[in-house]
Amino acid sequence: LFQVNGHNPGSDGQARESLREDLQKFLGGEVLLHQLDDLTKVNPVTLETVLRCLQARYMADTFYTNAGCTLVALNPFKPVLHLYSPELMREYHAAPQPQKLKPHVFTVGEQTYRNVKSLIEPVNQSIVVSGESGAGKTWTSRCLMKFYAVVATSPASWESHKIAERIEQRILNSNPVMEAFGNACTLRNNNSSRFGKFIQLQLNRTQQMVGAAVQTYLLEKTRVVCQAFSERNFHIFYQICKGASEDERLQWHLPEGAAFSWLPNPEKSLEEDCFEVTREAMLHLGIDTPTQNNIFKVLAGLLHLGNIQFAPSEDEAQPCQPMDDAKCSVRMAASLLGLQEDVLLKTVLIRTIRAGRQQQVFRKPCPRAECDTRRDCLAKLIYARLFDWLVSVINSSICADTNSWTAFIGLLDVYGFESFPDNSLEQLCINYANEKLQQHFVAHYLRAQQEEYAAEDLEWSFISYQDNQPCLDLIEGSPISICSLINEECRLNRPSSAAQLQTRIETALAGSPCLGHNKLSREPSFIVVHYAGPVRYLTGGLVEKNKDPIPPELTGLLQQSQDPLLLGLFPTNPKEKTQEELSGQSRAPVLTVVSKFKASLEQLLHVLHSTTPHYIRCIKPNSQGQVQTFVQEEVLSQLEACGLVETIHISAAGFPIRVSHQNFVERYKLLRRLRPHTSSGPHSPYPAKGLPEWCPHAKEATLEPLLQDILHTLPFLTQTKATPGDLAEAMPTPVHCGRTKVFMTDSMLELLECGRAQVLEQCARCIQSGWRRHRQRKQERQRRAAVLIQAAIRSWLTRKRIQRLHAAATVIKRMWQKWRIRMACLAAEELDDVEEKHLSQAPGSLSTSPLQTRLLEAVIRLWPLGLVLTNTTMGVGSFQRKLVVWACLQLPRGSPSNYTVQIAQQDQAGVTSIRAMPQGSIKFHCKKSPLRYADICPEPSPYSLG
Ligand SMILES: Nc1ncnc2c1ncn2[C@@H]1O[C@H](COP(=O)(O)OP(=O)(O)OP(=O)(O)O)[C@@H](O)[C@H]1O
Repeated sequence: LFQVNGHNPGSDGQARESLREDLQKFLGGEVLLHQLDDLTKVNPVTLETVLRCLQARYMADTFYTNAGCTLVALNPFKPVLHLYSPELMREYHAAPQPQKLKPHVFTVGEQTYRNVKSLIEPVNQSIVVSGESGAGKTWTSRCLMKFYAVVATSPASWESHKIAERIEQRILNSNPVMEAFGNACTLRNNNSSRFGKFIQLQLNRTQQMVGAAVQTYLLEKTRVVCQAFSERNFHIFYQICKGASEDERLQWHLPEGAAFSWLPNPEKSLEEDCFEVTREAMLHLGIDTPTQNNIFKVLAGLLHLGNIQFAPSEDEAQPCQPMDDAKCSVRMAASLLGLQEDVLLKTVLIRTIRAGRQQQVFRKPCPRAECDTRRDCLAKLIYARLFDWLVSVINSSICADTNSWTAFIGLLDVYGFESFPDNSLEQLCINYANEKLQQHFVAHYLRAQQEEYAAEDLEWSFISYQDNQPCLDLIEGSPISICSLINEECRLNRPSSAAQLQTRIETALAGSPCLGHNKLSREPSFIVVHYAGPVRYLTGGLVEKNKDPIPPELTGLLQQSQDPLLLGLFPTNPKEKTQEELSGQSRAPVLTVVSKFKASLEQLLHVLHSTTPHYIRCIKPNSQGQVQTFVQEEVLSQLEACGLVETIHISAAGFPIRVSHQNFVERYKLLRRLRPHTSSGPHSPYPAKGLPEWCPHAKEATLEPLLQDILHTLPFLTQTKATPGDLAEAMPTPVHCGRTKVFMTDSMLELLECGRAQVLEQCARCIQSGWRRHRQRKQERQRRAAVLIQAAIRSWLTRKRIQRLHAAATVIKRMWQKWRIRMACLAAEELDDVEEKHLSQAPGSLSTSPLQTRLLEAVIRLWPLGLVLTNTTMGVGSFQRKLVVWACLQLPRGSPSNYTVQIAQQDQAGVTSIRAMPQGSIKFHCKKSPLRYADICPEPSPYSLG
C-alpha cells in the first residue's frame, strides 16, 4: 500500500506508477474512479486513492461525492447549468430514496428534512458546512436555504402558501443584506464572509418553513479601518460609492471619484457591488428608504472619518490637530454622523480618565497614534453596532412566533481553518472555533462510535484517530491556557511586551504537546499544533486586541448624536452600560474578545449537541479560483485538515445508525406483521445465519421478546428486496444489538423504513377497505329502507286514489241510472202519448195479421242486432243494410214490395233503442231527441220501418 500511495521515496518512479495502476485495477475492479459516488468505496481507502477519485470526478464535472456520513463538495468555480434548478430540487424531494440519486447538497437537505419529519429524537437537525475561505460554504448554505424555500412550503391553501412564500423571500433576502455588510473581497475569495453565522430555519408541525433566526459570530470589524494589501473593505462601502444617485451623492458628500483611505482598490469591479440588490432586499426586510438613507449616510460619515489624519503635537500637553486637508473631512464626518465638529474632535483627541474614590475626571491629550486608534475605535464601534442592529432587524422580520414552530434545521456557515505567515487574535479565534467543531465531528462520528461499540460489547477493530483534546486544552483549558493567560494580561492591565507574553505562555504551558516555538522567528510568537497543522501566532498586539478597549467618552459622544439611527444604536439610558463601556473601565469585570467568543461558541456547541448533525466539507480545488484545475497538494492539505480519511474508514466499516432498544421497538414493532403467523420466533424457517446477532447481555427483559420478534422479521424484509437465493448476501449482519442500543448500517435503516412504509400502507389499505365495506353496507341498508318506504307510500296513495275513484264511480253510476230511468220514463210517456194518437187515427189496427205477429216476434227477438247493423257506419252500404234488416226481421223474400224499409241517414244515426209496440209498430229512440224522432216515426203504414 505504501507503493500504491506513492510514499516509497526510494523506488523508481515509473515502476512505482505502473505497479500502482496494476494494484489499483486489482483492488478497484472495473469501476472507473469517477463513477464512484462514495469515497468509502475506493479500495484501499487512503488519501491517495481518495484524492485520485475526487480528481477524476472533478474533471468529469461531478462536484459532489459522499464520504460515508459526510458530503464532499468541490467548488466548480463556474456556474453549472441545471445543478441547482428548482426542478432538480423537487426531484430530490420527491425521490423515494434520495440517497440513491447522485450525491448532491440536496441529498443532505432532503435527508435532514426527512429526519425532522420522522420525529425520531433528536428531531432538530444541523448541517455544518465547513471548509477554508473560498471553498464554497456560503454558496452551499445559500443553496440549502433555497432548497428548503422550495420544498418546505405549504401547498394547503393559496393564502398560507403566499405567507410561506413571503417568509421564504425574506429569509432569502437576508443573504444579500448580510453579505453586503459582512462580506468583503479578500485575497482568497472575492466574496469572503467576514463573520460566522448559524441560521436556524424554523419548521412548524407540518414541516413547513415558517421563519428563521440568524446568529452571527465574530465579525471582523477591524476591516472597516484596516485592510490587508490587495484586499477590500466590506462590500457596502463600495456599493454606496458606486451606486448612489446624484442626489444621494450630494447628501452623503460622496462626489464621484472621491478617494477614501478606508476604501482601497475601488477600481476592482465585482458582481457583489450591486447597490440596487441590497436596497431592494433591505426594503423587503422592512427597512424603509429613509432608514436606508440614514444607514448609508452614517457609512459615508465613516468614510470621511477615515480621511481624518492628525498632525503630531509639538507640546505633549496640547492636543494634536487634524492636518489641513483633513479639516474638511472632520466637518463632513461630523455633519454626516450628526455630531458637533468640535465635540467630535475633542473626544478623539483628548482622553478622559476617572481616578480616585470620587471618580475624579482628568483630561489628557492623546499622542497622534492614540488619536488614530480612537478614531478607528469610533468607526469600528459604529459599524459593529450597525451590523448587530441589522441582524436584529433581519431577525425580527424573519423570526417566527415561538409557538408557531416546533423543530428547526440549523445551517452553520463558519470560517474555515486559517493559517497565514503572520497570525493574530482573529486567526486564534477562528482556529479555536474550528478545533471545537472538529472535536464535535470527531466526538460524533469517531470517538462516540468507537466508545459506544466498546460499551455495547460489539466486536470492533479500533481505528486510531487524531484526538484534538490536548490542543483544545492548550487554547481554552482551565486553569491555565492561552486564552486564560491573554485574559489575565487584560485583567491586570499591566504594561507587558510581546516578548514577555511569549515567555509567559511558553513557561506556563510548557507541558502541552501542542505548543511549539519557532526559534528562528524574529518576532515574538508561539506555535499551536492544530489538528489541521501548526500555526504561528504573533504575540504583539494580542492583548490589546483582546481587550478591544472602547473609551467610554466615545460612547458618550455617540449618545449625543443628532442622527436618529445613531441615537437608536447608542441609547442615552445611563443604566444601559454596554459591554464595551464596561470593558473600558479599569475596575469593571473584563469582558474580553476571547471570553465573549468562547461564551458564544459554547452556546453554539450546546445547540449542535442537541441536534443530529450532518456535515458538508467544502473543498477548494485550487487557490486561484480557476475552472477545471485540480491541485493535488492543496486538496490533500484540506482533506487532512478536515479529518476526512478517518471518517471514510470508520464510516465504511461501522454502523452509523444507532437507536435505543425502546425507540427501535416502538418504531419497528409493526414490522412483525410482515411475518407469516406460522413461523414465529425460534421456529422461523429462515436460517439463523440470516439473522442478526443477539447480545446475551441485553437487560431490558420486557423489550427482549419484542426486539427478538422484530429482528426475526428481517429475513422477510430482505426477502422482499432480494430473491431467496441471495438472501445470505443481502444480509451480511447489518444489524447488531448492543446492551442498550441497536446498531445498523444506512442500508439497513433504509430497509427497515421501507418495510415500515409497506406495513403502514397495508394498514391504510385495510382501514380503507373496512371503511368502504362499512359505508357500502350502510348505503345498502339505507337503499332498502328507502324502497320499503316508497312502496308503502305508493300503495297507500294508490289505495286512496282507488277509493276516491270508486266513490266517484258509484256516484256517477247512481246518477246515470237515475238519469236513464228518468229519461226512459220521459220517453215512455211521450211515446205513449203519440201511440195513443196513432191508434186513434188508424181504425182496425187492433187486429193483427199473422205476418204482423211474426214481424213483431222477430223484432222483439232480433232487435238488438238490427239496431247495431242499422247504426253501423262502416262497411255496409244502404242496400246491404236493408238486406240485413230483412234478415233480422225474417221478412218473406218473395214480396219485398209489401214492405218499405227506410234507413235513416248515417249522420242522423243515433238510435238508442227500439221498442216493439203492442199495436204492431216499432218505436225507435233517438240519441239526440227521442221526443222529436218519436214525432216522425214510425210511418203510418204498419209495415214500414224507420
Ligand atoms: N457550487 C458552486 N457552483 C458555482 N460556483 C461556486 C460554487 N461554490 C462556490 N462557488 C464560487 O466560489 C466562490 C466562493 O464561494 P463562497 O463565497 O461560498 O466561499 P466560502 O467558503 O463561503 O468563503 P469564505 O469563508 O471566505 O466566506 C463563490 O463566489 C462562487 O463564485
